[in-house]
Amino acid sequence: MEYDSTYQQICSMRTVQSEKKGFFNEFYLDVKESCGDKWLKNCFGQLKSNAARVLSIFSDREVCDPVLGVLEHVQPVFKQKEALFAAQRRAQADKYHLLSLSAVGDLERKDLLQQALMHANLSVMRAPARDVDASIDDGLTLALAYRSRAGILIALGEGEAALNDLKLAANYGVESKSVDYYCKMAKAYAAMGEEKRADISLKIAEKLAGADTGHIVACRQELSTITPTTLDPEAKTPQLTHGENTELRGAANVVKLVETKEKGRFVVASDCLKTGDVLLCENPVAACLAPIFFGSHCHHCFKRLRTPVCCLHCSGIAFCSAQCMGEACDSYHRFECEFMDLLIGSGMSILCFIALRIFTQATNLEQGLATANSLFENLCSHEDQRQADDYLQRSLMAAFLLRILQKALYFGRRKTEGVNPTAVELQVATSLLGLLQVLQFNAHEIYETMVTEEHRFEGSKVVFVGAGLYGTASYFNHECWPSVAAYFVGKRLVLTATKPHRPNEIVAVNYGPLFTKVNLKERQRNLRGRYMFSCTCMACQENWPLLQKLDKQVRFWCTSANCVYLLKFPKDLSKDVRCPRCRKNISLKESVAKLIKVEELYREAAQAMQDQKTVQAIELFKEAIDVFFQIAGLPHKDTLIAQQSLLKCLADTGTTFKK
Ligand SMILES: C[S@@+](CC[C@H](N)C(=O)[O-])C[C@H]1O[C@@H](n2cnc3c(N)ncnc32)[C@H](O)[C@@H]1O
Repeated sequence: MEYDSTYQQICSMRTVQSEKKGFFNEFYLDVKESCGDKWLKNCFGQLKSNAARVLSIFSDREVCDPVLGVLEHVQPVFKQKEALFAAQRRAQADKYHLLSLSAVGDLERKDLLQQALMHANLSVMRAPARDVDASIDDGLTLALAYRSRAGILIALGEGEAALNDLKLAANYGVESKSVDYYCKMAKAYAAMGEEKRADISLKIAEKLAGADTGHIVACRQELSTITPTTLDPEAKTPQLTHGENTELRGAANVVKLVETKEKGRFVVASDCLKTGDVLLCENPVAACLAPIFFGSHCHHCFKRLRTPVCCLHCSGIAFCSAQCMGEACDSYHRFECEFMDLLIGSGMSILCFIALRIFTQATNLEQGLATANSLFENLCSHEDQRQADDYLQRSLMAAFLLRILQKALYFGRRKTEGVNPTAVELQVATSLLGLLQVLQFNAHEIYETMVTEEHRFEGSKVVFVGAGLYGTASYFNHECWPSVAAYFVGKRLVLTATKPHRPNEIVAVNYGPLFTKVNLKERQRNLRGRYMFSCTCMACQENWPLLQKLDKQVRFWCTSANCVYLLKFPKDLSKDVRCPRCRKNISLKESVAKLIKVEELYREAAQAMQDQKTVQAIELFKEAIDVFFQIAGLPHKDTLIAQQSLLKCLADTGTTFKK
């Protein structure tokens, strides 16, 4: 396999930054120009450790001036709150809400309420914390925004979301011992189907109202018209087959880790596996949402947002609940908050966000260092194959991320405002550099499935919303046709077998290029460039054709005991065929009969998908694929399609979103 170093360099660069967007690229090119090729190759390129590289860019006279000069200017850049804007949006929201009361027909009412909700969401996002701007709404803009939105949500029948907003409104200063508040509570509970609680809330409202019963009568009338709405059930993670592995966290007890010189460490079956066995359910060590989804997904759990809850300080990100907000803001977000737009504006890749997150989410500096160093020691980083250029770019990114941490007071109040790192800061930059290497080869893209209102499968689309680093999943090697389906429940990665495995057979994921879509040459170039290895999987060894070029041919296993050989479909089924390996005459009649049954099951499974019966389709695919692999081997067009369909069905049990 020829080695294309330029392509490898381009691939590698993209894992750090965008070439087109952001200021980081210019910073890197400026530093590179000022240090010159000679220094880069003969000095920096000769350094043998990350610590030496980091030290070099902060202290070698060839580079340190432009580095320090730029980093000195790092300042907070983030989306600020704006009370006036928030109050105006709330007024708009209230206007649409009011209009909805006199709407003609349900459609118009819903439309007006949706518009009201949109304005209320903006109001929530931009409202400052209590008393930050006392000149507007007496400093209660945020509380009023939540209260307004609660009213709209009640009208939309979204009781739980309304109740959450009411609680937030009270937390942020709205008078909660009022008739209006308890009437709203009663309606929210009623929409949730919680009659008893609705009743109690109404009674409290009655007590507070005293003789003034007008509000209560109206509320009672409204309550009688509310029909509880049921929410779609949330996706659940499946059970691991035979429980959790004691040595590989998050993996099932039916796999193990092995190592060879050519392929490094990789996961194999430790037992016989069946199609559909759940082999891994793992939470990420760290995961980050891609910036383009900051407005549509929860920053913490990646759930799609309907009623965002905001950070009290910035307007750049949103959460699905007060709980997610609390967890994030007590942890990583307190350091990232004021630098979000700067990070985005730098053009750095999502992998750099993850590297930073490993530190910002740690309970303390020592824990951050310990996690980062253990990841660098335990995961593949291809340290020996990197070029000086690549190291320079990553070292500069590490320095930039360190500067963010300095400015975000990650190290507490520093003695000086200067960039020059202290000893412990140098250790952090060194570990960041290690993470930037490890993440390149080990991070997973996180996706959700977008389904249409009409059908769960037709027109469904995979949407990549972020990326994460998974400790155990990082040990799975690639094959150009994977033996597992990878899907997500929130940020949790699930790997399920899409074929049966024999003991010691590799359990392979796919890093991007599938043989069904990308030809051998392109795949090899891609894998060499992006992951620095040459693939020797069966699809590559036998140069399997692309799916569209694959005919209906099938190869059957020789049926004699202990013979492992794939035979072509017999020309004449009534006659025995001679196996070239074991030299025995065998009959393939039974195999052909089983294949006919398999094809029938594939058709039934496809019909179940058509009928949107996901669980039934999964069971049928599992049964059929298991039988297929007993009698025959890949590539077989219908089985490849069945495996792909099984992946779609499994992903449908994970995180989905209705457009
Ligand atoms: C996510 S890691 C997988 C675990 C890795 N083998 C290890 O020892 O840490 C990705 C790296 O594994 C190696 N790798 C993955 N699949 C491979 C394969 N089919 N053959 C050889 N090496 C492979 C490549 O070096 C790749 O960059």
